[in-house]
Amino acid sequence: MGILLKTPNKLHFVSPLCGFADKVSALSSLKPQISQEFSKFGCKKSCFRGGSGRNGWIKASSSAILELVPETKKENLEFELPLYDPSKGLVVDLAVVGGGPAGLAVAQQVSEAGLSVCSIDPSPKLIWPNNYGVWVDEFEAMDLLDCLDATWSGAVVYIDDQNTKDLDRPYGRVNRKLLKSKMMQKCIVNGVKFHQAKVVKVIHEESKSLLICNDGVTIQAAAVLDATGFARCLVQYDKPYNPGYQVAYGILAEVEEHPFDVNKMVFMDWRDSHLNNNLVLKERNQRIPTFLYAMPFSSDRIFLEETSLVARPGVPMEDIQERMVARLRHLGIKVKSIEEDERCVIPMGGPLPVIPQRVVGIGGTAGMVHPSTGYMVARTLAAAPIVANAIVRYLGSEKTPVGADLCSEVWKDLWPIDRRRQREFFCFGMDILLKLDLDATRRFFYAFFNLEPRYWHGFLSSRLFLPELALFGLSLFSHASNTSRFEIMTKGTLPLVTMINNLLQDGE
Ligand SMILES: CC(C)=CCC/C(C)=C/C=C/C(C)=C/C=C/C(C)=C/C=C/C=C(C)/C=C/C=C(C)/C=C/C=C(\C)CCC=C(C)C
Repeated sequence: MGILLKTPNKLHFVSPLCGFADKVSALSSLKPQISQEFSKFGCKKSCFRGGSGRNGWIKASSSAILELVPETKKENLEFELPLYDPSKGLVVDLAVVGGGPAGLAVAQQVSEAGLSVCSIDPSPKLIWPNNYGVWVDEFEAMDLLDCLDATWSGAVVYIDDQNTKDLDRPYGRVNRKLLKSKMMQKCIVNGVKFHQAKVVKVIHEESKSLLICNDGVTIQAAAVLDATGFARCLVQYDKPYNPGYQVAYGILAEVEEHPFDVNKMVFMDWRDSHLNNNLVLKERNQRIPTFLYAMPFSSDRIFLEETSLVARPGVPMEDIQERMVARLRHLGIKVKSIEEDERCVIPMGGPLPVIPQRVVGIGGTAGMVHPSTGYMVARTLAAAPIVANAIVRYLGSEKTPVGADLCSEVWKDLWPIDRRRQREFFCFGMDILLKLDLDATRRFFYAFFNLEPRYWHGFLSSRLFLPELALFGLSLFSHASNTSRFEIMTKGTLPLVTMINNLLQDGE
C-alpha cells in the first residue's frame, strides 16, 4: 500500500528568513543552476512555485498509510501599497530587492532616517511561507516579543530511547503575519515605495545603479540591497559553491493525540526505534540521520518537521517524508487534517560572497545562514540595523562616498573580521557534523547540551567570537565521551587545518 501525500507542491528553497520560493522562481532566469538544485532533491521544477496551487498526489513511499491533505493557502496582507512611480525618473537612495523580513527590516530602518527607499518584490503582500522558530531571548533583545504567537518555557532533546536532555531556554514560534504587517506598516508610514516585479538585471554607473525589472520598468538607486535569500539574485560569488544542505519536511496538523508535553517544544528527537521494522530505512538513517523537530500547540494541534541537519548532497525529500511517516505511525500520531505543509532546503556554509562588491547583501544572499544550525531569522534581523545604519551614515554624510565606495563601506560593517572568523568556526563545526553517523551525532549532542548554557546558547545564537569559541571547543571536548573525542579528532583534523588556513589567509 502506498502513502499518498496530497500536497500543494510547495518547496521552499529557504534561506530561513527570505529565501522564498517566489524569489527563486523570480530569479531563475539569472540563476539556472537553482532549478538543477531542486531536481537534486527529487522535486520537479513546478515544486518551487511557492504554493501555486497544483494540488497533485505524490506517491511518497510504499510501506505505510497516511493521507496528508494540506489546503493550498496563499494568504495576502490587506494593505494599500504606495507604488513607485517610474514616470518621475527619481533616483532613490536605496533599492531593496526582496521583500522578506531582512529586506523589509532594512527598508524600514533606512526610511526612518528620512532616506528614500523602493522595495521591489514580485509578491509584496504575500505572507511569508515558513514556520520560523527562535529562542525567546533573541526576540526579546530586539523588542519583538509581540511577534511570537506561541512560546514554550523550555525545550527537550531526545538523544536516544534512554537519554533526554531538558533545555531550560524558552522557545517561540514567529507570527509571520504579524511581523510582516508590522514592518510593512512602518515602511508605509516612512514613505517607502513598492514596486511589484522581478529584477532581471542591474547596471552600475559611477554614482548610481539601474535595476531593470521584468515589467520593463527601470529603477535608479544610489545603493542596492540584495535580500533575495538563496536566489542570490545580484550578489556575486567568486569561489565554487559547495554548501551542505539542511532538508526538512514539515506539517502543521490537527491530530487525534500526540505523546509530547505541550509545555516544551521538541528541539531534536534522534530516536530511531520507529525504523526497527524497516532495516533499509534504518541503515540509511544510521548513515545520514534525521531528527524530529516539533512544536506542540495543544493536545491535538502540532507542527511536526522531519529534518536532516546537514548533508552533502542533501537527503532527498521523499526519503525525509518516508522517515516522517514511519515516525508518526510509531508514535501513534494519527493526523486528522493538515493546515499547512512545508518543504525546506537550506544551503549551509560555503564561501562568502565577494567582499566588497557593488551590491550590498543581507540574509541568505550574504552568507548569513548559521553554517552549523541552518538558523538565520534572529541573526539577520539583528544585522538589519547594522546595514541600515551604515547606509544612512554613508549616504547622509557630507562627503558621501559614491557607488562602489559606499557599498564597500557597508560590506565592511556587515562582515567585520570578528564575524568572518566566527563564521569560519561555524563552518568547521558543519564540516564535523557532515561526517557523523547517527551514533556519533548522538554522542556529539549529548556533550553539546551538557555544556554550560552560556556556551551552547552563545554558539547557537552567534554570540561567541573566536577566543570564546576556542574555549567553547575545548569545553565541548572535555565534556565529550572518549569515543566522541576520538571522533572529533579524527573527523575534525582536516576541517581544523582548513579553518586555521582560512583564518590565516583572511587578514583585516
Ligand atoms: C527554515 C525552516 C522553516 C525550517 C528549518 C527546518 C528545521 C526545523 C531546522 C531545525 C534545526 C535545528 C534544530 C538545528 C540545531 C542545530 C544544533 C543544535 C547545532 C549545533 C552544532 C554544534 C557544533 C557544530 C559544535 C561544534 C564544535 C566543535 C567544532 C568543537 C571542536 C573541538 C575541538 C576540535 C577541540 C579542540 C578545540 C579547539 C579548536 C579550540
